[in-house]
Formats: sequence, structure tokens, C-alpha cells
Amino acid sequence: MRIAIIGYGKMGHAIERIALERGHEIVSVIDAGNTDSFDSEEFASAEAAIEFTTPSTAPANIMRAASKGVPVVCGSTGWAERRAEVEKAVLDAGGALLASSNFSIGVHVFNNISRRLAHIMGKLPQYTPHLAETHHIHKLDHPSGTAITIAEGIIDECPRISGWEDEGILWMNATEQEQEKMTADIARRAKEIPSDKLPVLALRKDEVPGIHVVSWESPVDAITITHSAKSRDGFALGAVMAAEWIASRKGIYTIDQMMDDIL
Ligand SMILES: NC(=O)C1=CN([C@@H]2O[C@H](COP(=O)(O)OP(=O)(O)OC[C@H]3O[C@@H](n4cnc5c(N)ncnc54)[C@H](OP(=O)(O)O)[C@@H]3O)[C@@H](O)[C@H]2O)C=CC1
Ligand SMILES: O=C(O)C1=N[C@H](C(=O)O)C[C@H](O)C1
Repeated sequence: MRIAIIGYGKMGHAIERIALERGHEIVSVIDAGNTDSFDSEEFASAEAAIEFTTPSTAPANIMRAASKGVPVVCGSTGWAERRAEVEKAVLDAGGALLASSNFSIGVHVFNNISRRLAHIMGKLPQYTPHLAETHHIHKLDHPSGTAITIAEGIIDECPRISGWEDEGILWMNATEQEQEKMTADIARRAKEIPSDKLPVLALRKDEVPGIHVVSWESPVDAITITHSAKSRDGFALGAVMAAEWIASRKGIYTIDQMMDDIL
């Protein structure tokens, strides 16, 4: 299959390697310095484009690719507020889009377990939920797109949780003194979060690929589930599989539709 890569950073490189391993051809690679390549014949020849760039650049990239008739898989996070506008533009162009905050099969499984757990907890008010995500220090957005998706699943399934709130960000490579101040700010903020809201904490450390922890705590115990990515390969493999899946389709799709179809 002919694939175009939009965003040649950490994910773009992992996607290129895995796409080649699966026998695909990379016909175009677009990075910040060569966005005029959207107008090339090579880009238009792609059967799907895989977009992993930044929160601020993803919407225009998706719309530009769709206007060239290329179906898009987008993994960029942090642009949820522009989703309706982007989806309308893709549909108007007769294109296809599958955007997801996380393409890993393991996270899909984790999110299903988290939803089931939240459903049970709807009947057990003594349990209080908490969500924490840890990522590398280069990440631009917080909380992670995956954390927001997991939070939305918990809110859907547990009627006594009406929303999520940002508990703050803890930079674990900061000095001990700075960390003490951040921890105190987070503890103060945590006290202000009402009991019908899910607190979501972001931690930033070294080169961590991505860890998500959901916990439900009662006065007598705690139930904790964790997804920990060992590398970016799980995200990249899922994105390439999504490109294979969307190439022959038109319209807007979710990761759940794709996973339900292939698993
Ligand atoms: N859905 C999922 O499964 C996953 C999602 N992500 C998300 O993917 C995104 C990218 O992550 P990652 O690869 O780690 O980030 P990187 O910073 O490593 O890579 C982003 C790349 O995009 C390039 N870029 C910036 N602007 C444009 C533009 N207008 N057009 C084309 N390319 C551009 C950057 O170029 P330059 O450096 O020159 O500016 C850089 O090479 C993030 O939003 C992250 O949250 C990450 C992992 C998994
Ligand atoms: O920026 C990252 O690295 C990641 N971003 C995604 C997110 O925001 O959820 C997915 C993954 O956790 C890695």
C-alpha cells in the first residue's frame, strides 16, 4: 500500500519503520519544513496518510490531506475543540478520517476494562476515582489525549461522576524544592475538586513513552489498573493498521469501529 507520513518526529520515524516491515511503500514524508509537498503528485498518489504532528498543526494538515483525496489516520492529540470543524471539512471533501488519541491495541483493551470497572463503581459510592498519566518531558499537551478518552469512558459509565478536572502537572525532573512546591499546589487543587468530578493528574519524566493509571479508592482498599507502553511501537503498529483499514473507506470513523472490526 502507498502511505504518506505527515510529521517526521518520534512517531513518524516509528511509523515509517513498521510500515516498511509490513510491506508498504512510503511515497511522501511531510515535516514542518516541506509542507508544500501536500501539493505534490507523490502525496496525491498515497492510499492513506498518517498524521502525527502537534495540537496546533493537526487540523489544517487533516483538511489539506482530505482536500487532495487522501484518507487520513490522525494520532495528534490536543485539538479536540476543532474536531467538529475538521470532520465537516473532511466530509465536505468526500474524504475519510480516523482520529484517535491512542492507536495501541493494549490501550483499547485497557479502556474497555476501565469502562467496565467504572460501570460497577456506579453502584459502590464508597470508591473515589483518580486518573494519572505519565509521559516524556517533550509532550506539548496535558492531560494526555488518552487520559481524556479514558476519563470520558469513566464519565459515560459511572453516573455519579459528571466530568473530569485537571489536577495539575508535576515535572519529576525538576529540583526537589520545585517538586515540593508543585506537589503542594496539586494537593491544594485536589481539595477543591468536587466529589462528582474525576481528578486527572499529569506527570512528566525523562523519556517515558506513556503510562496511564486508573485507581478507585475506598476507606478500606484500592483497586488500580495500569497501562504502561514499553516503547512507541504499539502506537505505530496500530496507526499503520488503521491506515490499511481506512484506505478503502469514506467518512468519519472511530478507533472502536476499527478495533471491533479487526480484533
Ligand atoms: N494517538 C497515538 O497513539 C499517539 C499520539 N501521539 C501524539 O502524536 C503527536 C506527535 O508525537 P511525536 O511524534 O512524539 O512528536 P514529535 O515532536 O517527535 O514530532 C512531531 C513532528 O511533527 C512535525 N511538524 C510540526 N509542524 C508540522 C506541520 N505543520 N506539518 C508537518 N509536520 C509538522 C515536527 O517538525 P519540527 O520538529 O521540525 O517542528 C516533528 O517532526 C503528539 O500530539 C502526540 O501527543 C504520540 C504517540 C501516540
Ligand atoms: O505524546 C505522546 O508521546 C503520547 N501522546 C498520546 C496522548 O496524548 O495520549 C498517546 C500516548 O500516550 C503517547
